[in-house]
Amino acid sequence: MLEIKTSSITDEYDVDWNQKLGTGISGPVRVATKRNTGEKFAIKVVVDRPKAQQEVQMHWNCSGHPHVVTLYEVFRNDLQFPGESESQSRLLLVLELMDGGELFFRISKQHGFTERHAAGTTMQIAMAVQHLHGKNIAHRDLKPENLLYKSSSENSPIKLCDFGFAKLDKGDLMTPQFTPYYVSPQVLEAQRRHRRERTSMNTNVPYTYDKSCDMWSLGVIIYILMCGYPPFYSEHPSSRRAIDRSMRRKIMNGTYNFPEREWARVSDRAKDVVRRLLCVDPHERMSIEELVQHSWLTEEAPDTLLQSPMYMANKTNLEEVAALHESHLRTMRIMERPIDLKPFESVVNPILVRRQQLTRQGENNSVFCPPPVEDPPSVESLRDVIAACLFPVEDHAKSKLTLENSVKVALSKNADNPSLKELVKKFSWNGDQFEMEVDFNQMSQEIKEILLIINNSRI
Ligand SMILES: Nc1ncnc2c1ncn2[C@@H]1O[C@H](COP(=O)(O)OP(=O)(O)OP(=O)(O)O)[C@@H](O)[C@H]1O
Repeated sequence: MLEIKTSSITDEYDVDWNQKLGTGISGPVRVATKRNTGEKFAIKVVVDRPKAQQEVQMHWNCSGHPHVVTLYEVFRNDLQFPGESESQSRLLLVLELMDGGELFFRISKQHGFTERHAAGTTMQIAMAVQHLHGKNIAHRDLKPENLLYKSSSENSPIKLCDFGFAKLDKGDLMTPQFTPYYVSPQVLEAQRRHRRERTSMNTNVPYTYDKSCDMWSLGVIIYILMCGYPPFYSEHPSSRRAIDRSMRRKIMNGTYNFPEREWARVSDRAKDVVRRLLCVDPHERMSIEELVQHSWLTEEAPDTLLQSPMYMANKTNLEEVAALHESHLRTMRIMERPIDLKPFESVVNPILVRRQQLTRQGENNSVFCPPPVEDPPSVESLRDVIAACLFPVEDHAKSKLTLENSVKVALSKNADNPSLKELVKKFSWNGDQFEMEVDFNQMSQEIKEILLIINNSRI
């Protein structure tokens, strides 16, 4: 059973508050050294809220598998970061340090990446998913940024992290939660019904989606592993929406193809896996048990060289595809950190550069309290708005009220930032409440954009 320690983490660990391994919605992930062993760990700090408690519990339940990042222990400490008027209870997750980088970044640097390598990588990810699904847990945010290599060594295992959206699957996962490009038709359908219910205020019609969504995401990841670009893309890249109508239609209809140039030499077994995962009807979609028993994974896959690393690493070769949805991807890059989907510019992508910059920032400084670079309340308050958007409760009026309250706080903490004011006004904010229906997903995406701009200006 998970026991959250209430002693100070600094009794046992030296936390380097300046070195950041990566930054997500919940803030930066840091490096810490255990005092009595000298061993290094990753520390994820999250504000102590029900959502964070759920993340910790889900991660704890799944930890201990060779392809899931280990959660060693959790501290609950009151921390006051610079710019905060008072301390706040936070959960500090002591995680296995993953030093080898994210999935597609690593592949972009790999020479001689073959279908056999892709199958091996897929098997590792599939085993992690099998472990979760076996516990009746859906991850709900399967994406390359959440697949990390243990080290830079050739045989390093890949492991799944970030249980921020994981949920016990009771066959009725109510929150429409997704990262665009990895989203399944069920999630879109859930979202559509959800909107309709909100509009009609008819809450009797339930909407559901389940572990099959993880399988869909896996299908998208495998497709990109094989060729370097995503199966679904927008015909109208100028759209500001994360998923515009044309992309939505393609996902709903399962419209994608295997362009000859990259897929001609790919085995039928690999294509069969993709087809059976990107299957619109979840009843027909492969389960994780079926995937791990598929001959593409159980028998040796062909040693055919894949072009995906080249596409991931070389901008020129991606232009043909990227041109189709360039501006859409630009928006996506800002909003969802899709390092997987964009042309990697001369090997390195801007998000990774950003992360490296954050990591390099103040490398020589190692103090515990107060950490010199921490998110100010303005940023925390924006994260609260995103959380209110991403985790609506069933009672629509309550969700709206929660969102409005968090918007009020965010506006007061970001009084010097005109873009937030403009943004909420666009969503019909009248100074006190939203006069019209708010597209929660759209709002969360746009707030993330503001967050990123703030973060960039803090480098
Ligand atoms: N154990 C780890 N070792 C090394 N780096 C890590 C580790 N955990 C997370 N990271 C880095 O930090 C980033 C953010 O972590 P994580 O995804 O857990 O945070 P989050 O706030 O939940 O993010 P998201 O915005 O994706 O929901 C990861 O993409 C990864 O680059």
